[in-house]
Amino acid sequence: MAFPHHTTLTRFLIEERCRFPDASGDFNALILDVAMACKSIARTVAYGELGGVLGNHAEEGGGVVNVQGETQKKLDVLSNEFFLHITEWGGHLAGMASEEMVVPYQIPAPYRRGKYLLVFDPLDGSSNIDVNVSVGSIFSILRAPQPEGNRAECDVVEADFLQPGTRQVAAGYALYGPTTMLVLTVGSGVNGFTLDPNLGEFMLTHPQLQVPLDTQEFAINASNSRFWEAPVKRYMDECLAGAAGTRGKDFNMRWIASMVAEAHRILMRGGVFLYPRDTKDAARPGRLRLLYEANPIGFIMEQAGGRASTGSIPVLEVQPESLHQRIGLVFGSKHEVERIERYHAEPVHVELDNPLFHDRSLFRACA
Ligand SMILES: O=P(O)(O)OC[C@H]1O[C@](O)(COP(=O)(O)O)[C@@H](O)[C@@H]1O
Ligand SMILES: [Mg+2]
Ligand SMILES: [Mg+2]
Repeated sequence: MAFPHHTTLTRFLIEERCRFPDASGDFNALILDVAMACKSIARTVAYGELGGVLGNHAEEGGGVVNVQGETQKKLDVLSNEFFLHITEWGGHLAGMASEEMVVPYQIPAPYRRGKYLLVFDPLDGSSNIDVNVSVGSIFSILRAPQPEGNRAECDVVEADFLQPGTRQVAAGYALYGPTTMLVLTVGSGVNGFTLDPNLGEFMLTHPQLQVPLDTQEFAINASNSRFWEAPVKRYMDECLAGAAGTRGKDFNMRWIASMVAEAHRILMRGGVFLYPRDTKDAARPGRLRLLYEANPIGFIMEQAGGRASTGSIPVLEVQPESLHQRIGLVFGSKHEVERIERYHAEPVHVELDNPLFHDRSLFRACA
């Protein structure tokens, strides 16, 4: 019988821990619990209609809308439950926050006030569930601040979670695609593990992933183009002009509408993803959520030699203001993201080809 030749996630974590002889083991226990939650979600997703888990979550009186104003899917709710109940025991967590919960989750007694906070999007891309397109889970781990003042000693509050992405101690995602993968950074590069369905173990199959510096592939929801700001319009126009334009090369486009799947493609072969701030809805400065979408994916990109930005500044440097804050996000191949940042920093590009802006234009004549 052949022996499995890949390193398991457990062995990988133990070997990483050897670099920190004082570590208690709490961190590894937490990552293994998160991996267990992801395996449970993978299994549930795989049953699809046979498991009765597709469609919208409904309570008496109709569908349920989450804190984002989005209709919850049954699998959004189930995945959230898996994360909560598989990771809450053991004493490593002080609290959790998720896309599907308005306020932070308190760890039940007797395990309260562990060292870490877990923040997650239990199911990313869940609008794709009913059409059998890849979805995933995204997570971020922060250190729990020590409680201050006269606050109840064990409870976590929203302010505990409002830490910039630079303070993440680990981040990762699971992708429920043709194979289930777990991609993880503990701050020393990015490693990809594939779930062996027979052994039920994540195996290290993609060590030290690197995002190529350059790319000819972008991902953006082009239906929002009329709402884009000038630097994004300029960048996209140049990509679309292809070999005949200033970029001198043709670009390819992909849009899955599962950010986690786009992030994975970009880790594997490069690319740039944009869900920029736009003018569609003044109350929403972007579509994606800072704490459990932008920051963990941003940490992974930076650890793999890519870049993640709001368009203007590194996304990991943003000081969060609220748990469910939205933000413009651009990530992927470093040189493309830097170009987009440069366009944001430069004065607004005047479209000289547009007759309205020419010397003897309509505007000039009326001035
Ligand atoms: O429907 P749109 O505007 O293309 O948005 C797609 C984006 O929304 C998301 O699905 C949001 O995530 P959730 O499914 O967790 O709400 C991203 O994964 C994706 O990039
Ligand atoms: Mg999401
Ligand atoms: Mg989600």
